[in-house]
Amino acid sequence: MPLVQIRDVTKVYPASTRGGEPVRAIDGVDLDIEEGDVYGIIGYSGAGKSTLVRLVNALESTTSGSIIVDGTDITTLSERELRKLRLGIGMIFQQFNLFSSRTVRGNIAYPLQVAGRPKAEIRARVDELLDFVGLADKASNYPDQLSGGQKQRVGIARALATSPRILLADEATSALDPETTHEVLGLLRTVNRELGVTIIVITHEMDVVQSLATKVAVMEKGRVVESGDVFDVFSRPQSPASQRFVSTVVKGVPSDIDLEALRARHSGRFVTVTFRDGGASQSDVFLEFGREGIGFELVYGGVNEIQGRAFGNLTLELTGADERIDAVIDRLRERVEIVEVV
Ligand SMILES: Nc1ncnc2c1ncn2[C@@H]1O[C@H](COP(=O)(O)OP(=O)(O)OP(=O)(O)O)[C@@H](O)[C@H]1O
Repeated sequence: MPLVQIRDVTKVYPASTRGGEPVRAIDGVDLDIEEGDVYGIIGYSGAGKSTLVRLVNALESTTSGSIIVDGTDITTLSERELRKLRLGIGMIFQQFNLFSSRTVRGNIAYPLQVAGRPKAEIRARVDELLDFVGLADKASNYPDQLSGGQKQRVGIARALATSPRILLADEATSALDPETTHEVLGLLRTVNRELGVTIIVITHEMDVVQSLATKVAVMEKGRVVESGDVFDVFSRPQSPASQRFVSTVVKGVPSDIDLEALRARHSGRFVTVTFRDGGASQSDVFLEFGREGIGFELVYGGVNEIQGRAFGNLTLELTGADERIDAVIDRLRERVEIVEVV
């Protein structure tokens, strides 16, 4: 059974002005998150990503539908039961949300103090977490004495204090520079792989999904327009929104502007061939063109590595007799994805 099951969930906020329209922030969302997943939720600003995670840890209540966490429908729980549920769900934020008046140690200890754990246990657990996030030497520092990356490490340690099974990361790297982002994503990967924590990552950056997530859901206007394994969505995006996100990180498919520039230099027909591991190889395809006496030149493209698997989009200029080109394209279609670019 999935660890988190989101079933036909809707969240409507009342109109903010009198006579205004209510806001359908989440509109009939279904999503299954399995234990051990790193699930990326991507969408533009206002798509409903933050609302969706706030529903998962019951910081907001649903308007309709159910959210089943570890077998329990959390939309039916009392406030007391919800407090217990939240101990099993950690959360980290874009702006870190640390207590500025507490030291690093004090910040990490906070959820354990709220849970009423004994002092000695808290001390031992905080020491363990400080080591885990590599901040043992900063235990007595205050947040404003730390870099952004260090603050987020404290955020992660605090979120893990109660040993949650789920970690929600809301734009956790959006305020960090690329190098620090890389480090924090590495730490989150360790959290997932070594501690077995299921992570839900909200982001508007596709490279965060690419480097961290195993599954992805693309949100637009409160709906999930596409979801699945990261490799599948990246190598074969179906919805226009997914195609836009994927094109920000995936090399290979020329934009309209690229095509215009290519046409100025090449007079042949263009096809884009998508290669995936397991399908026809590049040499299979090139041999086929060669056999038919069709000239081919690689004019645009690249090979991408996602989750240790490769796929490539190569755009070729083909020259030769039209009927021969048509026949080869038809034949190749059975073995590889090939689209004529017009
Ligand atoms: N408390 C609220 N009251 C009224 N409307 C809200 C509230 N919270 C969010 N909304 C609206 O719900 C929609 C979804 O917002 P949400 O913050 O979930 O989107 P998001 O995808 O996380 O965007 P961002 O990346 O900008 O945070 C938006 O139209 C937003 O204005």
